[in-house]
Amino acid sequence: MASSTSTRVDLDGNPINAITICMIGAGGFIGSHLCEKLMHETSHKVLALDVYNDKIKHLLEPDTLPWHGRIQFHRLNIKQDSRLEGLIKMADLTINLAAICTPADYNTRPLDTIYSNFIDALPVVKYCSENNKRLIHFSTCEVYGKTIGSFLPKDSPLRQDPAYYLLKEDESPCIFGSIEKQRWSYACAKQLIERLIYAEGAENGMDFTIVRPFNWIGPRMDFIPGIDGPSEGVPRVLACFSNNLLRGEPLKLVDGGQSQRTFVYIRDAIEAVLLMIENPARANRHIFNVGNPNNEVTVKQLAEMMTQVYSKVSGEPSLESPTIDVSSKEFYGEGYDDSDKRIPDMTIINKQLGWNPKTSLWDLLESTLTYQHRTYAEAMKKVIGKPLASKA
Ligand SMILES: NC(=O)c1ccc[n+]([C@@H]2O[C@H](COP(=O)([O-])OP(=O)(O)OC[C@H]3O[C@@H](n4cnc5c(N)ncnc54)[C@H](O)[C@@H]3O)[C@@H](O)[C@H]2O)c1
Ligand SMILES: O=c1ccn([C@@H]2O[C@H](COP(=O)(O)OP(=O)(O)O[C@H]3OC[C@](O)(CO)[C@H]3O)[C@@H](O)[C@H]2O)c(=O)[nH]1
Repeated sequence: MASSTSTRVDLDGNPINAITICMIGAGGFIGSHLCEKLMHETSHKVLALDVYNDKIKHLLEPDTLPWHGRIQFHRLNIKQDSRLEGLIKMADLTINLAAICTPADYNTRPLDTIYSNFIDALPVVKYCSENNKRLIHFSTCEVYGKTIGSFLPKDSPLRQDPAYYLLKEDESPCIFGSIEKQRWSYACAKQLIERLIYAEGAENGMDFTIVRPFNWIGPRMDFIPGIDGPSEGVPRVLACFSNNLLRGEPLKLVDGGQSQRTFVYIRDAIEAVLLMIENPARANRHIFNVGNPNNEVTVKQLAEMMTQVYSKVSGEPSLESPTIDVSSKEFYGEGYDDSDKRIPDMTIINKQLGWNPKTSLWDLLESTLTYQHRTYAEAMKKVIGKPLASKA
């Protein structure tokens, strides 16, 4: 239930006034959690824009929900819809989440990826700037590309020095591969839209905040192929590994699973976004890393941990050989490349918003895989036609 605005204050002790938010891409993974948070804990209104609404249906129906009237769904594609400017004008703040953001698309559909992450975001920036509206734009940790340390010899002691791997918003360079490595089409498009937004701030005074998420994971992320998404689709790693676990098949490690990632629980990350929404004076003109530097693992370690956690929450024994190696060419096709390591520096978000993530990797996997099992195990049983062992 929403608390009254008079009882909620910002980080400087000022009362928070209810605003209207135009949220583009509200029907996706992050959007659905952000809408939930805004409906449950604030009095803000949301104009939710997306081509799909399956992940926010529970917030839209029935009419008796306590937040009825505070969330309005508009089914539209921002590529071609004349309603976009009007909706941005109606709101105090626009949050743009819309994007193609699954790595399997970057090298196989580079044109769609570049259009989605750069061209389609242009009118949103333009309408915000022309109408003096604040914009929170979702970029990505991928704009950092590879670490400086990845170019050092494998046995160089400098690889252990944070100066060679820690990713800082205001210092680190953006290091991408060659043009034929089309993996970087996404990162490059995101980088250019960041630069454009930054320039709108510098030259035209637009109020903006740029968010760089570092592998946010949790319930409702992507889809399970053959259940609620295409059988041949390749979602992000959480859903790929969940799919393998639900099917009782080995988890596929791309190029041995040696790349490193830091994973943050979606609920922790959404707290950071709410702080940005409600503390504009502290968040405007900033770029924020949002991740959990304490949750670093190699992809191989992630697979091993997910196997253990899934066995615990499902009651099913793990396979004797729970993982299998696969080449990136076989898994993603020509033009794939990878970020080696992603540890966010937290100085800026700490200083401006006092935000820190709380949830350990084990705990976030336990709650997420409990959700995956509860949501998909029965449907999967029907698809593969084999009974699953029930929890002892
Ligand atoms: N989840 C993460 O860890 C992560 C990491 C880095 C960056 N990001 C960025 O955060 C944003 C949201 O990511 P997500 O994980 O929620 O992805 P998602 O794919 O679940 O959500 C994106 C939503 O945007 C919608 N959309 C795409 N194109 C659209 C269009 N033309 N018109 C209307 N709606 C459109 C999609 O239907 C989808 O619901 C993206 O910009 C992504 O690049 C996310
Ligand atoms: O079955 C699989 C699937 C993936 N991998 C490897 O896991 C690593 C992480 O993959 P994924 O989560 O799909 O994506 P990335 O972290 O590489 O990129 C995302 O980061 C942020 C974002 O911008 C949006 O979410 C997106 O670009 C990677 O090394 C895969 O190769 C695997 O081994 N097996």
